Amino acid sequence: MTRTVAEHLEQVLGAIEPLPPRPLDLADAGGYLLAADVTSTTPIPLFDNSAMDGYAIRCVDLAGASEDHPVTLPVDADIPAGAVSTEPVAPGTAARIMTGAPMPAGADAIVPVEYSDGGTTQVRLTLAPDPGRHLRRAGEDLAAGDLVLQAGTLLGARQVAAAAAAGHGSVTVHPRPRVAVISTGTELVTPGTAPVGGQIPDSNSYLLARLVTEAGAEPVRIGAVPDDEDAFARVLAEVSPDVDAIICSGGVSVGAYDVVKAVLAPEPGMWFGPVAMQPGKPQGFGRLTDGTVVFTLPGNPVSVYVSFEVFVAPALRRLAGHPVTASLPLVPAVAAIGWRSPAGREQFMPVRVETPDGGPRPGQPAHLVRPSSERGSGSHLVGTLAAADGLARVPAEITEVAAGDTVDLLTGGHR
Ligand SMILES: Nc1nc2c(c(=O)[nH]1)N[C@H]1C(S)=C(S)[C@@H](COP(=O)(O)OP(=O)(O)OC[C@H]3O[C@@H](n4cnc5c(N)ncnc54)[C@H](O)[C@@H]3O)O[C@H]1N2
Ligand code: MOO
Repeated sequence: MTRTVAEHLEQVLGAIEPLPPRPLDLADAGGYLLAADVTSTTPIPLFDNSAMDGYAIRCVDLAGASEDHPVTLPVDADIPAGAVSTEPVAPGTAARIMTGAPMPAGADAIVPVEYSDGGTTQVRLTLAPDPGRHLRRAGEDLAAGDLVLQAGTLLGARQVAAAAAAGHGSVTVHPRPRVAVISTGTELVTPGTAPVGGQIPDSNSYLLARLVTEAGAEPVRIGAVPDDEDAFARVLAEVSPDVDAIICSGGVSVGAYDVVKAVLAPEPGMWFGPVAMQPGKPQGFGRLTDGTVVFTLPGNPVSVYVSFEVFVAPALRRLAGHPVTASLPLVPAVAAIGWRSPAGREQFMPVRVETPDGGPRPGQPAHLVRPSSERGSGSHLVGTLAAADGLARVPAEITEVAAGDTVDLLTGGHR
């Protein structure tokens, strides 16, 4: 039975659960999605400390001090960062202190070294600070127990720094899905080697591996497997224990050598059938008995790209713990020229995205789209696919898009 795009996407997303969260060393956590709230184990700063290199003093001892009326105090202690003064600063004395060093008891302000003669046994001070001056108070950034990072936060440099300061050596993250990419086709050769006869370069495994990376998952590019059922079955059995998902291209239509369908159709967890879209009509999706998620995409390269953006990217993002809805993130755009679309199939036209001359007009979509190939949405047009910035979606019931019509633009799937 033919599915609509919306029906297939719903089936795919309905079958996907986020991977179980796991702890990860903070040093490796950048780029991961946080799976559990992070709260501070301590106040930040941990203790009252000096914001300046200078002298910890009692303000009453420096009342009225200035350039013209310096006050000289004995220096009874020296407190570098990392050290703790055991003796309180006694009335009428100063302690030399460095930035970040714990504030000694008794003192209530810091005089920066610039307002002194830099003395180490006694010091001449030319400033009368207010109490609390140049002090960084314990907990003034965050209190112990405060929320530092919320579950769902993407961990970047600032976030891992905050988790570290809050006392965490590891955080709980959603693992990145490991995704095997398998091209099938006896005609395929490694790019860069000279094709002979009916051979062509395998572009799909490169396309898919990069799309997997761009979707935030880890690709395991297996490369091309010939149209041989035993060979394909062997590769599947080898890779499936090691990955969360497998994406195959090719071998799913009605040809005599469609090995992917031949091997996987008997699997109870797999579905194969047409989806009313162009490109990308023959689709397969499901799970192997060991739970590995499998996408079998049609072999034509533009079909692979479209299928990935429409079905696989949202699924990988859900596996990776992102909140994903079953509606594609489409924005309105204006068609720069007209084109045709097949009856009864939702079309995904690779397009270049342009800005209208003179900039966007008020109330009008900000983007102008133009098919990236003069040959339109042909599923074999992998060369001109490089010029595309996104996909223009045309509903199944529309057969003709005219210049100036509004279409839906999909840029980068769910990313
Ligand atoms: N009689 C019919 N023939 C076809 C139908 C149909 O309904 N009836 N559907 C067509 C559509 S639509 C598509 S899409 C393709 C899908 O076919 P397969 O998934 O079986 O893919 P293949 O036949 O293996 O390959 C199709 C095409 O793509 C090239 N290809 C395959 N893999 C790669 C790769 N890794 N890198 C670059 N190019 C690749 C392959 O050489 C073929 O040209 O079926 C139509 N036929
Ligand atoms: O559905 Mo196929 O992907 O149109 O060429």
